[in-house]
Amino acid sequence: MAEKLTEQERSEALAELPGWSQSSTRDAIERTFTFKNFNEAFGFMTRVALVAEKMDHHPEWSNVYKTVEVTLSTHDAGGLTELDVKLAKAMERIAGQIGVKNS
Ligand SMILES: C[C@H](O)[C@H](O)[C@H]1CNC2=NC(N)=NC(=O)C2=N1
Repeated sequence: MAEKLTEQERSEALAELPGWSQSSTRDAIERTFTFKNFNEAFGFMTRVALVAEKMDHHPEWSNVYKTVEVTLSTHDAGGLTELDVKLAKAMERIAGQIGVKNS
């Protein structure tokens, strides 16, 4: 099972993930993605869903129109692990291909 990241590993990971921040309430990271329209937001979620299922690691997220709010945490470990960092990087790659707006 994936181990929780140390304080040092967490800050190194966040340094590589612009736009992501530490949750103020839990051991988790968060980001809001803003797209051009609903179609792109939902396309992002669809592509991420395929990656998440393959990883067997799933995001907590919600969608309103063109925004997708994401929280990543490893439930089995009770906090942030390398799986969350890996999924966050996959989300960045996919959002970049779709054309996420900077937020
Ligand atoms: C049985 C299955 O492997 C686990 O329940 C997986 C599924 N997806 C998961 N997703 C997340 N975010 N955290 C987990 O601990 C987790 N565990």
